[in-house]
Amino acid sequence: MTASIIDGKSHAASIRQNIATKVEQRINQGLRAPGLAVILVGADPASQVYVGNKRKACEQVGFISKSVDLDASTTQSELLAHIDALNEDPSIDGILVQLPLPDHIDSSTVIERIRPDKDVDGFHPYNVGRLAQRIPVLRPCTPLGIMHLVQSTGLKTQGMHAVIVGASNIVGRPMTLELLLRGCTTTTCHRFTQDLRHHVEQADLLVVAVGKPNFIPGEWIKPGAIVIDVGINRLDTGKLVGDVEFDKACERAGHITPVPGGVGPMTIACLLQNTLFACEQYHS
Ligand SMILES: NC(=O)C1=CN([C@@H]2O[C@H](COP(=O)(O)OP(=O)(O)OC[C@H]3O[C@@H](n4cnc5c(N)ncnc54)[C@H](OP(=O)(O)O)[C@@H]3O)[C@@H](O)[C@H]2O)C=CC1
Ligand SMILES: Nc1nc(=O)c2c([nH]1)NC[C@@H]1CN(c3ccc(C(=O)N[C@@H](CCC(=O)O)C(=O)O)cc3)C=[N+]21
Ligand SMILES: [Mg+2]
Repeated sequence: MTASIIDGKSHAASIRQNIATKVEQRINQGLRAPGLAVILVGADPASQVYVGNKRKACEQVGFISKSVDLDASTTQSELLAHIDALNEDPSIDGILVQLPLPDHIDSSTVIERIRPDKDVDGFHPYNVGRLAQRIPVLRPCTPLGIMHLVQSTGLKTQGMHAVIVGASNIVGRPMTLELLLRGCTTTTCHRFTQDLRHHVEQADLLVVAVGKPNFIPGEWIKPGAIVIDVGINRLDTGKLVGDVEFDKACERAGHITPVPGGVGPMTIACLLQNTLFACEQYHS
């Protein structure tokens, strides 16, 4: 068997096209364009690439993109003051603070300061709580993008055993909630999990978000499984790879996402989707 490749790049392009059309309709009706503010603290090269991609995507769909680039030495209270101003700014529908933040800043405090109706990352405890109680509003972008990709396989998720490797606030934990919401039986693995292989081998649907190249050997994949590789790892050669041993996994999986061109572009498309949602549902 050879897996069919889930083309995240083309799914993301069609979501973006849809959003661009809706923005155009708003403008024709005399409404304002949605606005997204992206805050970057410091100059981490990987963060600069992601933030650049987000800003570019915004402009492509006709959003107003506001960039707030702060020095690495910015204090927590200075950062909070920027968030307060954006919370009050009527031209801004979404606020994203790129993570990770420098060590002297507490990211929970910062995330909680963003008004929940502008939290387009879906990281605020209000939005996470809504998702946990099966009444989601703004949903974390990476898990949301993955749900679109899973749906694109046409397979029924109800009753599937979904195994999520990684339990971070930004990917693994909300991913488990999304899959539970869709009728999967879920197992979440993390650094204290014993016998990871045993769990992975049971997965009808496997999501891996750890951040280590070749962390999941291809031979662990259950034949026919859906494999979603969230990891982004840049090798010394400059090559970008995921967390799953891709070539071997392809021989067993039914469907698999590539890196690059899988989950990453969907994360950005869903950020735009959330910003349009916040604009239409909360700020119009
Ligand atoms: N494509 C995209 O859109 C996105 C990609 N990413 C990428 O995904 C990867 C993960 O990101 P993120 O969730 O932010 O990372 P974190 O470092 O925040 O989380 C990693 C998770 O992996 C778990 N883990 C670490 N070692 C092991 C182990 N030996 N066995 C099992 N679990 C382990 C950790 O467990 P514990 O909780 O116990 O510490 C933690 O839950 C990164 O490569 C990141 O770049 C991230 C966001 C979006
Ligand atoms: N507040 C916050 N929100 C986030 O959503 C967030 C964050 N902080 N911090 C970092 C992670 C990581 N992340 C990615 C988004 C897109 C790609 C992406 O576009 N990837 C391309 C390749 C990009 C490249 O070439 O490096 C792809 O997979 O095809 C990757 C990673 C969002 N994150
Ligand atoms: Mg991370």
